[in-house]
Amino acid sequence: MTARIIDGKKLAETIKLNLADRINALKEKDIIPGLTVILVGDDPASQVYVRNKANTFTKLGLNSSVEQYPASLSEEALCNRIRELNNDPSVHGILVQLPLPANLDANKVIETISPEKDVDGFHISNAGALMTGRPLFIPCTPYGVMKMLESEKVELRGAEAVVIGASNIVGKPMALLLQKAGATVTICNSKTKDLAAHTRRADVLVVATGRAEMITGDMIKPGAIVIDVGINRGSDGKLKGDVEFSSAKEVAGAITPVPGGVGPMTIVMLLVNTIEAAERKL
Ligand SMILES: Nc1nc(=O)c2c([nH]1)NC[C@@H]1CN(c3ccc(C(=O)N[C@@H](CCC(=O)O)C(=O)O)cc3)C=[N+]21
Repeated sequence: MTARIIDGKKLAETIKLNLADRINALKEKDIIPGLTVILVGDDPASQVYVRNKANTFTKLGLNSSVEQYPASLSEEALCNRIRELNNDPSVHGILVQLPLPANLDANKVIETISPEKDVDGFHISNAGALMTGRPLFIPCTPYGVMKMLESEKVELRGAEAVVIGASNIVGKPMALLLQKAGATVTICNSKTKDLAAHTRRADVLVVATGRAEMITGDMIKPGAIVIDVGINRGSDGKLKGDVEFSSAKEVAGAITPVPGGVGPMTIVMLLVNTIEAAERKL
């Protein structure tokens, strides 16, 4: 049997349609949700994501501006610009594209963003709020994954969930959300001994390692839900997930593709968070 494909692109479109009422209600009060994206340096992959985000926002009638700075920008100048945006009432969300050039302290930069405008949910105060069960903004990628699991009606209570990757932006918040939904969660990392022993127990497997096709079908429990957060661009320019799709789809019960899986969901949850930020100002 071959796995059901979880179509993130389609689900993202459905969620966008359902946001129209909220956007219109804001417009009636003369509020247009606005996001400012800051891009430092000229990483071409980052430029593609930034452009995708901006297009999605403008298509829905939201404001989106992209500020691009050279890699030589000082931390001081960047933080001063963020402070100006913190004080600009037309800006509801501020996103600083990561990774930043090595000379900039990403933690310091993110902590300069007002938590009320931190639509990525990366600020230390928002990370703490999520951890203690009072989230202000849920990080977009794990938030999007939860929406996918919801749309698939995956029973998380009592499920064995395994998250591979323990980053602050995906793995850790993902584990918290799964745990809150009632799953028993294991977080694996690059030092985990016998990774396959863990993955084979997973009813829900979320892979966020940044290592192309490292999870193969033989590591998956038959019928498991497999969520592939990886976006690795091969030398041929093609996108690959962290999961080897061809072998995994023969074993899994349902699986997200790359592209067309988690990526489009991440962008739509950024929309959701920005709209929410604007609604809170009402
Ligand atoms: N502060 C910050 N917040 C982020 O959310 C953030 C970031 N920095 N840095 C980079 C990563 C990466 N990321 C993606 C979002 C959507 C797609 C996406 O839509 N991908 C499409 C394909 C796009 C393509 O073809 O290149 C897909 O998977 O179908 C990919 C990657 C957000 N990130």
